[in-house]
Amino acid sequence: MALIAADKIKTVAILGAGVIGSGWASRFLANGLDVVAWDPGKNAEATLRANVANAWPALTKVGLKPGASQDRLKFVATMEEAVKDADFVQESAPENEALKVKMHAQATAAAKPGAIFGSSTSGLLPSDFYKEAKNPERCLVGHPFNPVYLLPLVEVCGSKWTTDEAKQIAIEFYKSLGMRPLHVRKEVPGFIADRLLEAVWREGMHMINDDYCTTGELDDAIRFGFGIRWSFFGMYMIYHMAGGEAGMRHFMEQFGPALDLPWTHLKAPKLTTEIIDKIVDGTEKQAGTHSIKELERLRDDCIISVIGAVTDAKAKHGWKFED
Ligand SMILES: NC(=O)C1=CN([C@@H]2O[C@H](COP(=O)(O)OP(=O)(O)OC[C@H]3O[C@@H](n4cnc5c(N)ncnc54)[C@H](O)[C@@H]3O)[C@@H](O)[C@H]2O)C=CC1
Ligand SMILES: C[N+](C)(C)CC(=O)CC(=O)[O-]
Repeated sequence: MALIAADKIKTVAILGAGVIGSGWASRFLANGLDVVAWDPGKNAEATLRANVANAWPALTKVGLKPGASQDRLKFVATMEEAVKDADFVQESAPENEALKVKMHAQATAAAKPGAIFGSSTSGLLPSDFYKEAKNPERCLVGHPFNPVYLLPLVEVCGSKWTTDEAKQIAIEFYKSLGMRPLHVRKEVPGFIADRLLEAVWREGMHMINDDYCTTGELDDAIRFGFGIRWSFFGMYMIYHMAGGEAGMRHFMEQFGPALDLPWTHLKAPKLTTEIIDKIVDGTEKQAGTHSIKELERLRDDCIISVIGAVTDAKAKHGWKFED
């Protein structure tokens, strides 16, 4: 069966239009594609359209592609209708394996034979939730990062059935949308980025639970320190420099043994009501009176500024943003 090539993808189906589905819809529309969305939730169409409208100023600032329009978003009543004419399908349904197994069995059976399926799952394994899919060789994970319409990273991970051709087409397609696909070569729960993020998230939870700090203090630790330097070099390059002229070799000699202390707890704390309340109260205090939509617009401006500033600074040294 011939797969639909990346440059032939003109219509994309969105299955599940919450935070992530809306983000994908915004990115696809901004790239001049037609989007057909389906979501069984109450007020799903209105929520989706409001989310896309809130993302549009940021996308306009970044630069809309020819043909980009919010009017190219169509909302339909069934999953079958959404996928039937789609050249590519992006699923962003709730993170529930049984639900994804069932919907992919149904959606792949109704889709165009050559259409590729990407799932936004944060960490479920494609060999598990595509097990009842028709033609699982064209199904894979395309795990994005919030906000999907601005952050370039998308982790692409195939199942045991996915062909190299399907992965290559998905990678090319995501690249054509201005994204930076990271090929996850082996199936691993949480893929690469979420496994890392979970470690930070889990350790923060221990520190809040043990009353070492508040959510605001933890966020200060991130945003005034390593959050800034991670945005342009990541962790390993930064630690290479922290080893002085001898680089990572000296860094490992000096700080490697500390891994045995260890500082971290490794296991997540039990999610008690007390810990949930501390985290929720802490973040509500940080957000103050600002609505989520207001915070999203501020976050979007900050991301655009960071990407622009890093791009300019790297260009002065002959580097590209992605170097
Ligand atoms: N929120 C995040 O930060 C990220 C989430 N993801 C992944 O994206 C996927 C969606 O997550 P969110 O958008 O955050 O969730 P969400 O809760 O914001 O949206 C889920 C949407 O799915 C709809 N839905 C409910 N039952 C459904 C069904 N049977 N079929 C299709 N849609 C259905 C709901 O009405 C809702 O609009 C999950 O797999 C999640 O792991 C990936 C990256 C980041
Ligand atoms: C918390 N999360 C696992 C849903 C996060 C992601 O999957 C990616 C992100 O945007 O941080």
